[in-house]
Amino acid sequence: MIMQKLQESIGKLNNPFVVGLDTKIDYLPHGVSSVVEFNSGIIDSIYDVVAAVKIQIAMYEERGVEGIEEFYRTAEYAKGRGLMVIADVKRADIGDTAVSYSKAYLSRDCIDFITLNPYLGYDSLAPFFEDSERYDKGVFILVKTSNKSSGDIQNLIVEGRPLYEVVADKVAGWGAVHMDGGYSRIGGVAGATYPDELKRIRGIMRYNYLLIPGYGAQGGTAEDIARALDGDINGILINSSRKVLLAYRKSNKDYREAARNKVLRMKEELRDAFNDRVQ
Ligand SMILES: O=c1ccn([C@@H]2O[C@H](COP(=O)(O)O)[C@@H](O)[C@H]2O)c(=O)[nH]1
Repeated sequence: MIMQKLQESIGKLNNPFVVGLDTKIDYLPHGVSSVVEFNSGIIDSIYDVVAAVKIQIAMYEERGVEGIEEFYRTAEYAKGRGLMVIADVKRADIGDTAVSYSKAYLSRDCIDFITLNPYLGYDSLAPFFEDSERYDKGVFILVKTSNKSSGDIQNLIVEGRPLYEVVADKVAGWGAVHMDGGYSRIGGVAGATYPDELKRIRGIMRYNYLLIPGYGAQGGTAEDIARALDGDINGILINSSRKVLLAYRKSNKDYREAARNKVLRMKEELRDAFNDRVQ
């Protein structure tokens, strides 16, 4: 079952980091001729130290049919290497359309998790919840995003509380009927760039995995995350994309070696930050 598998993989590797394969053409180093070649090289260099990769579909959609093919070839390659795959697609729509979106991603063997946008409410998400059971998959719903303007909407006060807390409550409630072992198939997204909000969200969403982007390139740190979570490293995935993919530009190493070194360094940073917080 998917959530048990995720927990076991993270536990075995002792590493909640997820590498984001948000590959743009101008990221390719000299001598690498395609996105799939680049991604395969990154995957080969990190498949034994992380449990999952997150593939951001925007970087593939931007290049049309060829890009979409590369998205799926990347996902299949990662699965072949034993990694779990998160497709960062941020979908949801009116119910009937959501049925198609859901099938498009959750029925595919090469995708384990997708991201969803809660703005349209329960009926826009229900088809994904049903399919998560049908296909043994999971979803992460945006709760508090890492970007600068996320507070424009997500921090508005609704019935005395910031909206992201209301969303966290809803996601926790929806997730309660989709448990797989100790965790729900329905998780949340909460940015590392807002540690106070992350702390409150963790307090509300105890049985939901939190996918935490914003580490590294957007300024979130291991200390921020450890502080927000009171030193409890369970039930989280931390994404880093550009810092890993472009690590080679800050070293004189091959891009694969530089990416692996970066991931191992991030893991150390996290271990230090969390150990400092453990009483
Ligand atoms: O709140 C959110 C939700 C999603 N993302 C995505 O995560 C990665 C972050 O990339 P970095 O290069 O590590 O900054 C990217 O795919 C975003 O679309 C996010 O950043 N914040």
